[in-house]
Amino acid sequence: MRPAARLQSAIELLDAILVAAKDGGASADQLAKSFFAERRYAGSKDRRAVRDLAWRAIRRFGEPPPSARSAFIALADEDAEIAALFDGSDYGPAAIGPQEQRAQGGPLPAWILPHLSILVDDSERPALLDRAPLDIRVNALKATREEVVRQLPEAEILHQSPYALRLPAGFPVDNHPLFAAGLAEIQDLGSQLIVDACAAVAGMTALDLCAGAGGKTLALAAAMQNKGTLIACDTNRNRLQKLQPRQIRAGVSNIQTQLLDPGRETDMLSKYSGECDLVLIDAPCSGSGTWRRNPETRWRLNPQRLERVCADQEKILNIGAELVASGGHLVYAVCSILADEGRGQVNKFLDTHPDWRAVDPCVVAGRTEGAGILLTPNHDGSDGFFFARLKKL
Ligand SMILES: C[S@@+](CC[C@H](N)C(=O)[O-])C[C@H]1O[C@@H](n2cnc3c(N)ncnc32)[C@H](O)[C@@H]1O
Repeated sequence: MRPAARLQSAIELLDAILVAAKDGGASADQLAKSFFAERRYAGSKDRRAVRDLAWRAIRRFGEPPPSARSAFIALADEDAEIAALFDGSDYGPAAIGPQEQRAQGGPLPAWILPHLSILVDDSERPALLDRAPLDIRVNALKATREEVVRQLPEAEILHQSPYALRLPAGFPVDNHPLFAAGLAEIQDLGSQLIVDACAAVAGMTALDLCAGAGGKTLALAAAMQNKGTLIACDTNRNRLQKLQPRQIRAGVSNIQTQLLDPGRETDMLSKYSGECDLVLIDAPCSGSGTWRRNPETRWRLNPQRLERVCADQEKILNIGAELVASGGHLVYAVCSILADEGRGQVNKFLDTHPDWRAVDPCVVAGRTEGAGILLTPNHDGSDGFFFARLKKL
């Protein structure tokens, strides 16, 4: 494909991404996959170029542009190489007209700025949309970090967390024997630090209330050396089902899964009420801490959705708190850099629950934010997370 044709394809792909973001359709990654599946003539270099162009436009505009063409025309104003591709040639985009609309605004949605944590100042913002590295967690049930490093010499040891390694971006982990054999899992440093804050130990009763596909559950099982009771719950059947093959591969044997009906969580978990030494709540959230991985999710977020997500978090936090035994702990986490979902949520909980205290999560990363810790891509090299370790007195 000629460069102008690649730009025209990127415009078409971005239009599909815009429609899906508006209608709650497929993710940008999924759309890119089906887009290229329908265009077999595009070679691997073409695909990479088209995708890079589309993602450049997604990263550039925090709010959905009026159209893909308006986004690329605005980019053309900033970059002569892109401007030159609007040449009106066959398969390329039409030349830019004198009055054509330009997308406006910066890389972060304007409405979200007052919601950002106070620690996320101007200097922090570019890293929110940088390319994310590839972090892995060594599965302590099957290997030591040193053994894995011997097999992956390109891995960098991340000293903030005991099993964390960083691989060069794009490192081919799919089908790599280490991963197929369950010696390591892909997991961002921030997620590993949240599990460290849980301070899970062998023999305890722990419950992962929002387990999803079990990324953190598996890390908890390893910290518990496969001993004790570990309950993985979620309201999403598809996600929870993915845990089964993962735990077999990881050699984990102490996880029980429980699918929850939304609205009936407390009833369904009544047998664990006041019984758990540890409850982890990796709550559903805006995902603003993972914009660098999924930048188009900025276009799916709006003030009403943020409000709904915060209401869910408050509800789930109260459900989880009921399950903790006296003297036990709850770790609340969100992959978000918004104060409403992190500091604000925990402050509200502590104000209304006098029998709870925030305690030091004892991790060597992040910065104190209210009663918890904030991790950011710029400061910590991880995804953005807020987490707090709370103790029931
Ligand atoms: C941030 S994700 C969890 C990610 C997972 N812990 C991991 O490490 O991969 C949040 C999860 O909360 C689940 N969820 C939403 N509402 C819930 C509820 N009321 N009770 C339990 N889980 C819920 C969602 O289905 C989603 O899987």
